[in-house]
Amino acid sequence: MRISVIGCGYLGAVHAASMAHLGHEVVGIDIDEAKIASLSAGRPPFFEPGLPEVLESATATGRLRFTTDFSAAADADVHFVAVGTPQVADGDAADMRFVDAAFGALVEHVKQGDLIVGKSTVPVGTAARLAALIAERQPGATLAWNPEFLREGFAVKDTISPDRLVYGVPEGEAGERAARLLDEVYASAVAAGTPVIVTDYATAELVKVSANAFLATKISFINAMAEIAEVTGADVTKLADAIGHDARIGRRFLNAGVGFGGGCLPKDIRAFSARARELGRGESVRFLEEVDSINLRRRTRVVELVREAAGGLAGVRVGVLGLAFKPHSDDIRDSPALEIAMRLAEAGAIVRATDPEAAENARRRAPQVDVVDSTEEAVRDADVVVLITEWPEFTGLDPEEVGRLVAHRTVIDGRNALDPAAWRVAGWSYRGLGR
Ligand SMILES: NC(=O)C1=CN([C@@H]2O[C@H](COP(=O)(O)OP(=O)(O)OC[C@H]3O[C@@H](n4cnc5c(N)ncnc54)[C@H](O)[C@@H]3O)[C@@H](O)[C@H]2O)C=CC1
Ligand SMILES: O=C(O)[C@H]1O[C@H](OP(=O)(O)OP(=O)(O)OC[C@H]2O[C@@H](n3ccc(=O)[nH]c3=O)[C@H](O)[C@@H]2O)[C@H](O)[C@@H](O)[C@@H]1O
Repeated sequence: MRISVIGCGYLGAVHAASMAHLGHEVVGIDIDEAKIASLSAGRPPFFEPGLPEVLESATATGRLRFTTDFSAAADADVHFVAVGTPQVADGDAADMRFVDAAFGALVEHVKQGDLIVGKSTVPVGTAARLAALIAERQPGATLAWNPEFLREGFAVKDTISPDRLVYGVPEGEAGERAARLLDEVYASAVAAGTPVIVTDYATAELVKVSANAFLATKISFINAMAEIAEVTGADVTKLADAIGHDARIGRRFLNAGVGFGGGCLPKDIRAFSARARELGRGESVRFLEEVDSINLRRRTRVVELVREAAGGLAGVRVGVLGLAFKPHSDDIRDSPALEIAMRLAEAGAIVRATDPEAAENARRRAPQVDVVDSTEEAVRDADVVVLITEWPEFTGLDPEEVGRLVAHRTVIDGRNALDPAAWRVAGWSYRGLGR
């Protein structure tokens, strides 16, 4: 099929390359010239495992190209919109300027019979509003909403082999045709038996935000238990193992630590709350405000643990391991690690931080943090070592070797990812979160 993908960020670039990999003819369109130049040269503008390979192989087939010229969309029949929906600067809501601009520009180039597919995570009601715009400007085109559930770090795999597909479509003939076209786009996943849920716009939009709200709630639930464990001497990781054996609960997403960050979970629960308030249903999701507070308190807790361990922060040397919001990503959007590093530096600590992939992004965003290129440099002469992003490079460190580099053997494990016994045997004072 001939596909256009509008917005080539973490979601769109992976979607465009993966669709071309699956045999479609794809043009990726973005307003960011540097990003398009990089993608056109076969270089991913961000770190994502597996993306360089699909980008290279798909580009070599001639089926994948990138441009800033929206008129290139005219050659495609199915158009995915994957632009950003960040939090507005002065509130909780999603900033819809990028979606509105992208739809406004795209609709000029779509023709009779085309299918426009929203992928961005949007407040419920957006698709109905945009469908009205399309009906006015190009009545022969149809809108579908097809939310995306990929995880950064596994984005290519999740795109090629999703665990479910959700199509929000209009009623009647147009909706049936839209679902058939999407089945063709995702033919390999459909043939592999991937569950397909065909529904209305509002349900499709809500599936996406409620999935992220549930995941965020699960993480904050275990972090709330960590807070109780901290005052009772209980061990939250053992607790998570024990409740996780109940298949109704499950162990996944019960890792207590500094909590969730990234370009999605935090802003999505806030945007959901804002939209629920607009709909007069604020109380239905008021618990998400608590989920957010629990999550943010964990960042403060790590700063306090460093202060306690070192007897203050001014002049204390802190080696911070990790800057990305999670391992296998260079994404520092709302990263707990970067925020903690910045707060420690602002409180007068001498912070040296490192990350295998996010160092460059962190340097640009937080010049007040001394971002270094190796673990050795980060921990050398440190009074306290803080692990915040559980990259294998960090969790696999030998406590004896690291111990020879630091000034004091004090470690704070912000992800409960180290083996406390091994570090204690090597003479470290070990503190986890909730254990
Ligand atoms: N990153 C992820 O793992 C996932 C993201 N999402 C959702 O997908 C959407 C995009 O997220 P990301 O890719 O992470 O954001 P991003 O910020 O990495 O990418 C957004 C891209 O859209 C481009 N853009 C902005 N305005 C444009 C316009 N008018 N025309 C063309 N391009 C334009 C930007 O230049 C940027 O390259 C968001 O709604 C997000 O919530 C959903 C699932 C997973
Ligand atoms: O809408 C999105 O953009 C995506 O958001 C999340 O994906 P992602 O943000 O890539 O990362 P996750 O693996 O979900 O982790 C999110 C955050 O939660 C934290 N986390 C995760 C699991 C856990 O047990 N504990 C925990 O603190 C991670 O460290 C990370 O900061 C969802 O998992 C995806 O399904 C969704 O598509």
